[in-house]
Amino acid sequence: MTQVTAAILRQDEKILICQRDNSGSCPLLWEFPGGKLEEGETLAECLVRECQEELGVTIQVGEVFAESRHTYGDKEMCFTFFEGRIVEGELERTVHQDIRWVRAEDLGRYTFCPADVEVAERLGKASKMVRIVLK
Ligand SMILES: Nc1nc2c([nH]c(=O)n2[C@H]2C[C@H](O)[C@@H](COP(=O)(O)OP(=O)(O)OP(=O)(O)O)O2)c(=O)[nH]1
Repeated sequence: MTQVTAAILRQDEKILICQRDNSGSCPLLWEFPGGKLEEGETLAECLVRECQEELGVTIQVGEVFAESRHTYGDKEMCFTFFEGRIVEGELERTVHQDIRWVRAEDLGRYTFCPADVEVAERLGKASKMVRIVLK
């Protein structure tokens, strides 16, 4: 089974989302930065490497936010979403069509890869709950 890691990078109450390019799987859909696990690395190492490659930044990997499984075509994929934050570097767009910082409650405006839909919904709901509690 293919293992994929993805990062929920937060900054100033926003979350970084990335639009895949129009080739490969999930063309033009939005995702959280990350990618496929390579042999010999841990999930956290994979995520640090992918963020460096795709965004030119070093991240600190935090807690697991969610895990999910999804079958794309005939490939079963296992996703681990981690909390994270950028600790070094300036964001650059190298492989994505677009990258954006978005408020959690606005994630619903974007069409995510199927494996991310529930995670994006959960992030949106959590931000609304925080607002209700703070009122
Ligand atoms: N990085 C990332 N990939 C995701 C997310 N959600 C989701 O379904 N995916 C899928 C898209 C890809 O099929 C796979 C990640 O592959 P990748 O980003 O390392 O590599 P890739 O473009 O070469 O993938 P592929 O087209 O060969 O499948 O997981 C997500 O939030 N982040």
